[in-house]
Amino acid sequence: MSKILTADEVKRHNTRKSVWMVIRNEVYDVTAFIDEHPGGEDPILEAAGQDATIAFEDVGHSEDAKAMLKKYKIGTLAPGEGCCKMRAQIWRSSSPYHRDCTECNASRRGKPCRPGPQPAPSPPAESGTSRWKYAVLALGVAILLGFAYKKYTSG
Ligand code: HEM
Repeated sequence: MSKILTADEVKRHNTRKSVWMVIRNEVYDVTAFIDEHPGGEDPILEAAGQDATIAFEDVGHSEDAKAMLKKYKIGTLAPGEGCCKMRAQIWRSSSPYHRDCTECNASRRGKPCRPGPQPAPSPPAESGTSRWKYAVLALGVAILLGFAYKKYTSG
């Protein structure tokens, strides 16, 4: 079954014992493919635990090679875990695979991939119970003030 995975989980699988890689936001476990790769084991081991999108596409893999990916797919990166967290490399403006990155500011093309400004987290919506708490507190204060005023005016 396909899982939603984080960049940190992928990065941990970076040795011959277990090789995961990301290609276009999909995560592949290619451990069993190390010895079968027609391009040799080196390119696979070099991409272990990393985003191999550019490496994979730059080689000009055949349609057959692309179809093989299905067999090794184990999951998809969670939203926000792709571009900025996986790709430490420099963006290539000529690469079509980074053009649709929604996590980086497009103007950063050609510069190291870094997260763009994040929207400020919205405060948690006030729950009904906490509104009641304030109302009861205000009522208590009003009653106390009332008593204090009465005592003060009655001498
Ligand atoms: C799961 C991932 C991968 C699969 C399924 C895969 C599959 C294949 C296949 C089937 C070929 C034979 C040629 C072809 O049909 O295109 C091949 C060749 C090759 N692959 Fe991969 N590959 C993968 C990942 C990578 C990565 C990450 C690199 C990194 C650079 C790489 C580099 C190469 C190279 C250099 C060749 C030899 C190309 C040639 O002799 O012309 N592969 N691969």
